[in-house]
Amino acid sequence: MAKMYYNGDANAEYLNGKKVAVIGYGSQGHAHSLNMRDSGVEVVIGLRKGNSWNKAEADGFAVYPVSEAVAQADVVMILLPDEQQTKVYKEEIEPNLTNQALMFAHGFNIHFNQIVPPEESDVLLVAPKGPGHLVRRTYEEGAGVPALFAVYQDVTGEARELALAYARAIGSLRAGGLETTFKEETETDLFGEQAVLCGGLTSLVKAGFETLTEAGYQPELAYFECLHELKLIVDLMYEGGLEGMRYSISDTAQWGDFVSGPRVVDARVKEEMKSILTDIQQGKFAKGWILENQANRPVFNAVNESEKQHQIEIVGKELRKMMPFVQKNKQKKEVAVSANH
Ligand SMILES: NC(=O)C1=CN([C@@H]2O[C@H](COP(=O)(O)OP(=O)(O)OC[C@H]3O[C@@H](n4cnc5c(N)ncnc54)[C@H](OP(=O)(O)O)[C@@H]3O)[C@@H](O)[C@H]2O)C=CC1
Ligand SMILES: CC[C@](O)(C(C)=O)C(=O)O
Ligand SMILES: [Mg+2]
Ligand SMILES: [Mg+2]
Repeated sequence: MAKMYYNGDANAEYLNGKKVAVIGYGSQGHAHSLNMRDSGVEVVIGLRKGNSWNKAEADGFAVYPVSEAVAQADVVMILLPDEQQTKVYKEEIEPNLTNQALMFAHGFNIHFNQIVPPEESDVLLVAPKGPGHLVRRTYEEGAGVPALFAVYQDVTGEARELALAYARAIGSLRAGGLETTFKEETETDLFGEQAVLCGGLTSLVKAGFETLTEAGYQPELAYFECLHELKLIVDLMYEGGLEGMRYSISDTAQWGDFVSGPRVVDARVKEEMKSILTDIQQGKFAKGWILENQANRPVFNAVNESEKQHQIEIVGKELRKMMPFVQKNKQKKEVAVSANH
């Protein structure tokens, strides 16, 4: 088994007396900033004026334009959207770099050569294996989201220790840290989100929902069966793996799992997964995403709009209104955001 790193393997002193500039205050940015502050680290935020700026200020942070945040920091964590990083880096970060450590939560821009860091900077990565809002929520609950860490450039000889101290400060070493490379993190993260966690899953859920509704079953029932219950099943997998989940389901369901699961995700699906991985490894996916952004996202925006109109979304919105316990965390976030406007 690979070596896993936990709190005891990290030395928090590598962040002592250092100022961390977190650039961006979105999903990952707010979570890293709040968790680090609660762990005793000095954090400033770099942003442009707008919603995130207001939110970070309301959360009690000192907020600066990106260039000013970078200039005063010892460590710069770039938590901007991947597709925006190159431009902001060239215009506002690079001109203000002296010898700050440069950090990422995803290796995309370094691995695909969109950002070429200066030779004087340590360059490292701490990539939580979970959405930012859960990085914050689990930290507050005394737990954490596991993280990958990697060193791309080690000028000071302390980059690896800094990565571990950072991963500890955001709560990830409560769950486990795993050492990797920028290449491995980038390729596996892209593959996971496309084939399984996001792309594979949303397509599976929609196909199940459509199969039932097209056969004349009630959409509300199809929503409960194919989307709502998914969390309950996945929670069991999160707690106890496949076996833990199968312990709780009926033997009828488990038999159906064994005989029908491989009919849904068959050899052709796995071939397609391999092809997706090849596109990622060869840079084809990255090139397409960069071009899509250069063209102002025509496909992204069109698909995004049509997805919002899918019947599963319409019916789900209504059903969730009647389940305040499901909305709990979302409401908290919305209240917090609207309070800042
Ligand atoms: N989402 C996740 O859970 C995960 C993300 N990552 C990685 O973390 C990084 C950040 O992603 P994510 O948290 O999703 O990003 P978000 O889209 O949630 O947040 C981006 C933040 O950057 C700010 N921003 C955008 N453009 C600019 C700009 N030009 N100048 C200054 N600030 C700007 C936004 O502020 P504004 O309100 O002004 O737009 C916002 O605060 C990415 O590298 C991603 O791959 C890694 C693991 C999981
Ligand atoms: C699964 C999507 C993710 O990779 C993540 C939350 O880890 C992302 O890029 O948002
Ligand atoms: Mg990920
Ligand atoms: Mg990702």
